Amino acid sequence: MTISAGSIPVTTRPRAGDPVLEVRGLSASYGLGPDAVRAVVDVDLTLRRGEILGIAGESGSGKSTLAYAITRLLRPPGVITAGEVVFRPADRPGGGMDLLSAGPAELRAIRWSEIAVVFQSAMHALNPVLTVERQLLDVLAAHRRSMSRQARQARVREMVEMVGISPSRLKSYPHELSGGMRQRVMIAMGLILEPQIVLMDEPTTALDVVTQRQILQQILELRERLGFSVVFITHDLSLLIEIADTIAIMYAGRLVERAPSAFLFHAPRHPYTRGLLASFPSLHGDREKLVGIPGSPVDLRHVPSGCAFRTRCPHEMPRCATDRPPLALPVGDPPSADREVACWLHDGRQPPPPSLARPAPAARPEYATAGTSTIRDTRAEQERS
Ligand SMILES: Nc1ncnc2c1ncn2[C@@H]1O[C@H](COP(=O)(O)OP(=O)(O)OP(=O)(O)O)[C@@H](O)[C@H]1O
Repeated sequence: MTISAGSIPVTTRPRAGDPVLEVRGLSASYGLGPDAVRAVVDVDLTLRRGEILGIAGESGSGKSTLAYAITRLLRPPGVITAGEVVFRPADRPGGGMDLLSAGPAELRAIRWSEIAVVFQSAMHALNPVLTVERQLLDVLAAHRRSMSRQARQARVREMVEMVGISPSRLKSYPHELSGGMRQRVMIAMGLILEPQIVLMDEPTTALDVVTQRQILQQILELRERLGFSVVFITHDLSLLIEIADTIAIMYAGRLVERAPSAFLFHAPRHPYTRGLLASFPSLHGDREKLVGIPGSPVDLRHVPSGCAFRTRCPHEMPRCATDRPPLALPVGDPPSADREVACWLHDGRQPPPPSLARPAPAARPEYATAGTSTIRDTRAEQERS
């Protein structure tokens, strides 16, 4: 006998850790032909249920284009040139829907309801002439037609409280709220339909550090209560290390490293990741010299042959100019590490430099929705060890 919980039979209910979004071979450009800006090239990513997947990289590395391409919100001259983005709804385990070939009606049905987006500029995303309450009620009115008026109002109150806003502010217009509150409203709007996936592109970048941390803490707590998965995009790798389960690093439109957050922080394998890690100051302990990354990001119209990072890399070898390294498990790491790097230093032909061969922590963390509701302070951990 199958016991049923909600509308999904228990025996077939998806579990934390099952894939909810699979990106395969995704490429997107601005313009076409030889002068096209190839902003996203052949990206493969899997987002799992309950997971926070962070995507980091310098400005111009293609992070936002990736977010817009995944959600089919890319506007001309942006074009998706290849790939698949398969969404696996909770009520169709094993089944999937390719968002890139979905029609407008199918996309409308899942956007916001199943896949929500929270972008950086809340001021521009909110309607300045409508109260916060009206805007949240409108989302419910558009997507939850069967809900009664009272139920919608109750849901709006519950949601704003959940993101840390007093319901007394519901009658406010966006300009009457602080930047942090507007961003919380955007998060409430993203979550009010209880989507399975929330895509966040620099959602807290414009905020001061204290507000940023409060909002991040709230996202973690809400994830634990509501069980959604997050793609979190930022140039701030230090922030991702505190909240993400898995981190993918982008350089010149491609992924160059992907690893569980703690592995990436304690034992980076790509020279670019190491450079990014050395670019932010330690919050604790003595001041350290910030090493950073020499040179500037490449022009995406003229990406160097072979490895795009080689022109800034302290470990360049002759092969790097001719052959592009594929994303692969670094030789020396166990498959259970579930990590990949695109760098010839890790193909086993030569020992990698010690700075890129540090042993990873003993075990990779679970894709848990439990026990991770506090922002991790990995920097303090490292300094203690
Ligand atoms: N509308 C556009 N037309 C032409 N090129 C664009 C357009 N939008 C972005 N680009 C280019 O695409 C590349 C990737 O930009 P994207 O915004 O995706 O990077 P990003 O990593 O999100 O950077 P940031 O953190 O600054 O937003 C950049 O070289 C950028 O100049």
